[in-house]
Order: sequence, then C-alpha cells, then structure tokens
Amino acid sequence: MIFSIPSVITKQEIAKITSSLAEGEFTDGKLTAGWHAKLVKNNQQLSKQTTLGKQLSEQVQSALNRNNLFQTAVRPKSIHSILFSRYDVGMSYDRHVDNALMNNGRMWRTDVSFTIFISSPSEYKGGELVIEGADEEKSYKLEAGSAIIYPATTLHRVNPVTQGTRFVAVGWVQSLVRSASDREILFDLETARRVIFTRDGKTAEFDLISKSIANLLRKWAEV
Ligand SMILES: O=C(O)CCC(=O)C(=O)O
Ligand SMILES: [Fe+2]
Repeated sequence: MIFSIPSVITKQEIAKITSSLAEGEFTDGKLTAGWHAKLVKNNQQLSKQTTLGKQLSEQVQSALNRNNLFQTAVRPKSIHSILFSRYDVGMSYDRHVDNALMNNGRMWRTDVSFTIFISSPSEYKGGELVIEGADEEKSYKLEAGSAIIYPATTLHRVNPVTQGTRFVAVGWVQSLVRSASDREILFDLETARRVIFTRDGKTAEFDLISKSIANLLRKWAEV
C-alpha cells in the first residue's frame, strides 16, 4: 500500500527545520548507500552525528509517532535511519531498491520507506519521487510537511532537480507486522471498526472485529 499523509509536520516546524538546514553541514550521499545504490545516488545528506542531525531525526520520529494514520497503517516497531537529503540542480537518485537491512546502532529491517517533503513544490523543478509498480509508475511531489509512505520492496528513483533545491527527510520502518498484505488487512479492519463505532457505538459487530484484530496481531506481530 502506497499512501500519503498530509501535514505530518506542521508549517511552523517546517519553517524552523528549513532555517536549520540552511546552516547544516552536508556530506556526499554515497557515504550511506549500498554498493549498487552508490552508482546512482547523487545527492547530499545532513551529517547524522551532529547535534542538529540528531535533533531533527528525533523531531521526525515524534511527528510520525503522534500520527494516527501512520500508526494504524504501518504499525512501527522501529522508525530508523532517518536522513535529511538535499538535491541541488543536477542531483538525482536513479532507480534502486533500498537495502533490506540497515545498521543504525543495531540492525533493523526495512519494511516501509518514507519521504517527508521539506521544500514546497514551488521551490524546485524536477525532483519527483517515482515509484515503480508491476506495470506502471507513479510520481510524487507533495506539499512541504506531507509524507509519502511506500513498501521498501519497490524499485524507485528521484528525478533530476532542474531548478532550485529539494530538501526531504527520508527514513525506514521495521514494522511489527512484516508482510505488507497482512498490514493492509489490519488497516482495513481497523478502519471498518472505527466507522462502526462512530455510527453505532460498541456493537456486537464492533466486538467481533476487535477480537479479530487482536487475534491477528497475536498471530502476526514480531515483538
Ligand atoms: O528523496 C526521496 O524522496 C527518496 C530517496 C531515496 O530513495 C533514498 O534515500 O533511498
Ligand atoms: Fe530509496
């Protein structure tokens, strides 16, 4: 399931992040890419070890942790390896798949990838995130503060920026529920139970769906 979350980061936060990034120390993005992704990765990244890098990562983590849609659809065990990337004119990240495992203090699996757009679409040209499906590709360029969430299993790319600068925060999630199709079943059941609750309250149907959600989570969750 590919989905977007509008305004996961508020406008005020975006303004602060943008002015911090202007002062930030950026290094070659190839430093954090796997050997084949290095061949196609041409961007810059905020140094992770700096106070600013750590502080901004924590800000992204807490924004995602307070977001209901993200929690319900992704069921994160760990939101990890957050990076702030910068694409100036001519920079891009050509077709690649993200590493299955990332070492960020400890080894985490990447079930879900996300991009949070920091720059607004009017600030740069090109720079679309393009995600390949079985027989079509889809292109995303969202408002500042909005996020696109997609399975880490996909081939994807960032088109060359032809004008301006594109800042994004990217990161990965190890989910409690490894399988994307299992996560989708839980998400649909959760959505249905909320609709029933809002419309009719805690009915017998609501109780049965709640029981199914709890029991599927017992089957599927890796804690
Ligand atoms: O910048 C983006 O939207 C995605 C970048 C990407 O694919 C990556 O960092 O692995
Ligand atoms: Fe990627």
